[in-house]
Amino acid sequence: MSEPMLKAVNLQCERGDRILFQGLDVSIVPGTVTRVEGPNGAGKTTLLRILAGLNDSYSGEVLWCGEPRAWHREAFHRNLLYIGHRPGIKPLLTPLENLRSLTSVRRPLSDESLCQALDGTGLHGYHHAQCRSLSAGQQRRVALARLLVSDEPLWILDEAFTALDYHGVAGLEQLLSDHAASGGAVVITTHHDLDLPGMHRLRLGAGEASHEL
Ligand SMILES: Nc1ncnc2c1ncn2[C@@H]1O[C@H](COP(=O)(O)OP(=O)(O)OP(=O)(O)O)[C@@H](O)[C@H]1O
Repeated sequence: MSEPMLKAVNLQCERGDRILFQGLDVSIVPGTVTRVEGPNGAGKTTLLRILAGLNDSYSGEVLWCGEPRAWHREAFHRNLLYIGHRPGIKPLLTPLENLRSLTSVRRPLSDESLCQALDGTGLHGYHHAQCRSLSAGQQRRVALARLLVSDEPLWILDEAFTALDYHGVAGLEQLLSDHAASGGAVVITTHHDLDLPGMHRLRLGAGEASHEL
């Protein structure tokens, strides 16, 4: 098996007077999809943000390619695509403008490539519409178009399936599988019933699930 690209050792995180997790070890290996599972409030988003280097309210060690991530912060962020649970789309911009602005900091791409990515997420005919006029699922697709132009090996995706229809779900599942098959790694949370062949599972808050609503 390959060496982990991202590893967390003995992670602990508290929120208020509640320990979300402790003694948690995470190993993210190339070629894998890891689903972080748990009930609402278990700490999935918190863990993903810690793994993505966006939250430093934790104790424990995070390693990138076997060395402390703090030594390689720039390389780590260059190799990471993080998409949070909100689509992060600017409502007054079009899908093309949003995708251009989301990708240009790292790697300017031609409009032709960006339009192909939007088409690949089913947004053909919507490239120039203001995003505020798009549905929730279409806005999610704008955010997910980043995956189609990504050259980052590590994807950390929080609730990426939210608002997607049947075909959107199938398309995203295929993208995740293809990314892993080509040597990338995915860490994902979802309340959708994701069950890819060989998928790793990491359960948080076991036994704390509340089914009351
Ligand atoms: N910035 C914060 N300050 C204080 N507490 C927080 C903060 N962010 C999250 N929490 C708390 O941490 C706990 C875990 O939140 P988190 O968003 O990680 O859960 P989750 O497993 O992703 O939940 P969900 O399935 O509902 O998205 C919650 O009880 C939440 O109230």
